[in-house]
Amino acid sequence: MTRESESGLPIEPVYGPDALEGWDPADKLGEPGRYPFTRGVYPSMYTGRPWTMRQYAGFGTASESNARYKQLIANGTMGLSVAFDLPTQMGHDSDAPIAHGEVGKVGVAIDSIDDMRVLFDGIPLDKVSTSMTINAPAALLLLLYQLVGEEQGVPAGRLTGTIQNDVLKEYIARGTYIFPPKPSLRLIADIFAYCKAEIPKWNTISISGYHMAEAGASPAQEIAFTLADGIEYVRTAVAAGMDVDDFAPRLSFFFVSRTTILEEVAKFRAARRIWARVMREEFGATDPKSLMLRFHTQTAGVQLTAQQPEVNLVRVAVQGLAAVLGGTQSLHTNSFDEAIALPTDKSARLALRTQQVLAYETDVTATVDPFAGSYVVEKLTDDVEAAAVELMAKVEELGGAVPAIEHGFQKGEIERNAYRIALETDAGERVVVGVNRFKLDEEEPYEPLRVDPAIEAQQAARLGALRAARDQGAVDAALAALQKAASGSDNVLYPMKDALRARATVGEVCNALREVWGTYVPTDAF
Ligand SMILES: CC(C)(COP(=O)(O)OP(=O)(O)OC[C@H]1O[C@@H](n2cnc3c(N)ncnc32)[C@H](O)[C@@H]1OP(=O)(O)O)[C@@H](O)C(=O)NCCC(=O)NCCSC(=O)CCC(=O)O
Repeated sequence: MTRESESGLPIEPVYGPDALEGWDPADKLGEPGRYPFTRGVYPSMYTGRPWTMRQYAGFGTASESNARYKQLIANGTMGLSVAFDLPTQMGHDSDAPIAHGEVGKVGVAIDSIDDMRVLFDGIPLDKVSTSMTINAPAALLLLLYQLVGEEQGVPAGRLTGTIQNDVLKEYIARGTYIFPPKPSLRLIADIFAYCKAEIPKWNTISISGYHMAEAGASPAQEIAFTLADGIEYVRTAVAAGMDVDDFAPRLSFFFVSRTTILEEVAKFRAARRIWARVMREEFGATDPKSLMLRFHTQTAGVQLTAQQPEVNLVRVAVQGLAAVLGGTQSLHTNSFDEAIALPTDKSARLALRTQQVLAYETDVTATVDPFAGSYVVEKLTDDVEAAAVELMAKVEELGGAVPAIEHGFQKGEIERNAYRIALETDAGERVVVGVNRFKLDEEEPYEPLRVDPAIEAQQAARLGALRAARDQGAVDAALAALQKAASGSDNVLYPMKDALRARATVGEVCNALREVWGTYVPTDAF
């Protein structure tokens, strides 16, 4: 019986040479590390260097998160990945009324340079690469990172890392936007230009399909809408006067990895091929680095279950394997208890150990792109590519990613797919082990990690002390200079850095920009 893949594509019970009739490996695959990069972005891939094991973490105060990072480093993590709490992600201080109840919950609370200094205390910023999942206020957190680097004596040229900085997918699936699309895109172009001049090794954006997938997007939708967002960013920067090869080498991507290994591997390979073609043919990029789709992967949080949570260890191992077989550059493996709460020390360690087993106990790192030439994976790669290209054409018909967002197109498509998955799960057609099949009569008790609610008051006290001790006149002048740049066309990052150095808070800087740029109110509703 022919099965349907997650993107609704056929998967035949048996494949043979006829599946690849007319298929030319020179055209479809090329060499690893060469156009169209189907086989991976580096010639040697993991035979030269394993992927970066980068575990997303952060909760409570800066000092608690700093302790967790040190533990992860001691356990063998290769890069840091900072989770910020919702007030920080929305550009509010911990003592703002709207922040109440959320301080330190889903990530670390960062209000000012004082917190950022504590977050990286004892972590040499020239030795570690750091990803920060921050979008609307991405410029602020990047500048705070640079300022802490300066305090540590690390020149900006040696800083390596990534800011997520992908506001378009916030409108589509994740929700932590602040400003309307136009100023948001202008801010992103300012960041590209600033990084080119000041922090050249920084990955300026992580164009993300992960959150769309978590919201219900199929693999084809995930890559189509993500690449369409990528195209919008490239157009914005080119329109702002940048040469494509000046910023494209520092664009990066972020996808999910599901338990459906075959289609996921096909998806990663298809995404690389589409991006290389678009960059070369549509934008005329010539630097090979501009054509390379480098990506981070996180295992699918939405596939974790609160029931029989240890089963998630198995799911995560399968999902992590799919990411590696698909050639990811960097990987986060979820902890088994994340459907219940933030991971404990032990579950976070087990998640990292899962990657270490994949990297050092299996043989999948011994050869590049092990699925190349597989009838089914090559056929699926072509099919996912075709499905994604078709969806990208629909986005173009609507005028590109931003007008499509304003039409509610991507969100609507994703929600329809999410609904289909929910119906199939409820009907038992889609098996979820421990949830609709193979259930226990009684679940075993589990004691999750809990964030101390007293953190909110502690952060408020720190903010009070900061405001009392700083030179308010300097802060006001710096914020006024920032507003002036925001109303004109000067790069806002330079006055923003002065404000943050003068100990303006994340909330104050974002409020100053809100006054100039306004805030985004979505036009569509579910
Ligand atoms: C580009 C990536 C994807 C990966 O960067 P990395 O530094 O880890 O890896 P890399 O660039 O591939 O490799 C590092 C260096 O080694 C080199 N290198 C690597 N492999 C090589 C090989 N085989 N041969 C030769 N050189 C090689 C590279 O060229 C590079 O050097 P050069 O630089 O000198 O070339 C970056 O953007 C990244 O780390 N992203 C992580 C994003 C993230 O963690 N997000 C979490 C989101 S969590 C979330 O959003 C979900 C929940 C929520 O909603 O909040």
